Amino acid sequence: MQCKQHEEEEGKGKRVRRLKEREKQKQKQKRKEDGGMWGSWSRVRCIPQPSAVCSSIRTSIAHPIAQVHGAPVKEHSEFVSWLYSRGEEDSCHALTVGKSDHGRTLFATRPIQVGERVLRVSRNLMITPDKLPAEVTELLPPGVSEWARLALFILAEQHRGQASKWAPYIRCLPPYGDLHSTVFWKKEELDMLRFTSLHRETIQRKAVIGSEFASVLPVLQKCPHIFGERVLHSKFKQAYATVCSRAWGIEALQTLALVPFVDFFNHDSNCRALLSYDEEKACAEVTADKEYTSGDQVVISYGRLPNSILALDFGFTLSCNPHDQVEVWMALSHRDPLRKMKLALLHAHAMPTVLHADGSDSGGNGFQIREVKSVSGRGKGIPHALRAFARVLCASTPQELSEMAAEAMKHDGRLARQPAKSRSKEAQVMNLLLARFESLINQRSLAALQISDTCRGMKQTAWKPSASMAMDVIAGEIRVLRSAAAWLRHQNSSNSISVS
Ligand SMILES: C[S@@+](CC[C@H](N)C(=O)[O-])C[C@H]1O[C@@H](n2cnc3c(N)ncnc32)[C@H](O)[C@@H]1O
Repeated sequence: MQCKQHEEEEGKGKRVRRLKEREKQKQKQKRKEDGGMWGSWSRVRCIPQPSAVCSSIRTSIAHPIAQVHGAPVKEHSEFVSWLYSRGEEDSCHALTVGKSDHGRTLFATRPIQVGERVLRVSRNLMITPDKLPAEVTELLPPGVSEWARLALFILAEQHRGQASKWAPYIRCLPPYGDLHSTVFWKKEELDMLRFTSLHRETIQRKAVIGSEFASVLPVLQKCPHIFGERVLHSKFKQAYATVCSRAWGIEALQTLALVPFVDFFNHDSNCRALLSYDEEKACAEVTADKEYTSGDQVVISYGRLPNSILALDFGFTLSCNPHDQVEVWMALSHRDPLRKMKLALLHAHAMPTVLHADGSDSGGNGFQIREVKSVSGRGKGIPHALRAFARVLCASTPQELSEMAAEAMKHDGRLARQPAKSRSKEAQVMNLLLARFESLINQRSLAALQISDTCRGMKQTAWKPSASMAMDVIAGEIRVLRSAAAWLRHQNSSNSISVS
């Protein structure tokens, strides 16, 4: 059955989800969780279905610019002059743009207190899809996403060059080759991730970019005066990936936006800095979550994002990311004589299964698990839905299934809220999950070994970005799976269930 599960895991890219509505709600909830600290803002993942110009331009700024970390003062002062010219005198008095190991970043020019507002950017300066030239918007077919519209905005302003009202911002966007999102990886690089959900999501994202390009191509061709003579797919993809790595979802305005200056903040997974949108003042604000001394790098959090999302959306990973997660695929066997009944039971209790592209039911689904922080059983363990699915998989008689349905009706309608009454059945469920986790750990350990082998003799700092990112993703998944396996073993030993 595991072999079947593996085959099905590999083919999932071709499938579509059942119960789309429920998925949408789950994504909404997840966004809330991922970006919960952002107040009325949230960092929106690219999930495909997924001015006031001052009369005088000030050339000097109101505070001295500290020369921290070899910060490129010229670039900073140009940028701040531009902000002034756009009426943003009040935007920033404590930060300067500098260079770090991770590209441009912001440094404190003076001590900053907890709760202090460090940045304010007005609605006028934000780039939203409605700022695309009307001529372009009118030509676009329905269904072109906000991501694509912002990508078109970038392309149009790049073509305008110095004449663009956004030129200093557009110049700071990453040049070709500087983005390491997995969508730019070669096939052999992506193969390093073949067992992971990131592999599938990358292929899906590339397909989405391809089809969005096909939708906007006639418009690009009709408007050479706006975009230039020939916009290639590679150029559109670069703009699209740039949007994925920088755009924010503004719930209050129900739109996606690029926010100049906020773009310079690098991400720290331990940071809880607040970015909020003040509807009354119509501006976005960043508030410091801790004290900084002069010269410190000031960071924010892009959300509680696992390495798989960081790699796909932003093109980087963290070596020990506390928000890592792994998708565990579980599926009913085609040889299971109770398959039909089990599917009916799952669907009747809001447990969707994934459909193949041809409409047939895979009988399975992926379950996201996060690192279990406390193996001793306190706090969250593995997701309830995964345990419930395993219970259904292990049922061996129609009567057992009817009992599960009856028990669900007695509680909140969800399956298997309580452990199985029979100890041997509960042990069977736990053993199935443990075996699944262990096989995934082995698979990933082998993949990690292959990566280290390819980079043998090199210091890890000299590895290609794709190799070190793939290693971070896989190591994170192994860590999560090991924590879940340890938690299961602990649960079982405290319930005196024998586990193999
Ligand atoms: C919103 S931009 C931040 C500013 C960016 N460093 C720049 O040079 O413009 C996001 C990009 O910064 C880089 N980045 C941000 N935080 C990082 C981190 N903790 N580690 C590595 N790269 C990071 C990634 O390249 C990411 O795509």
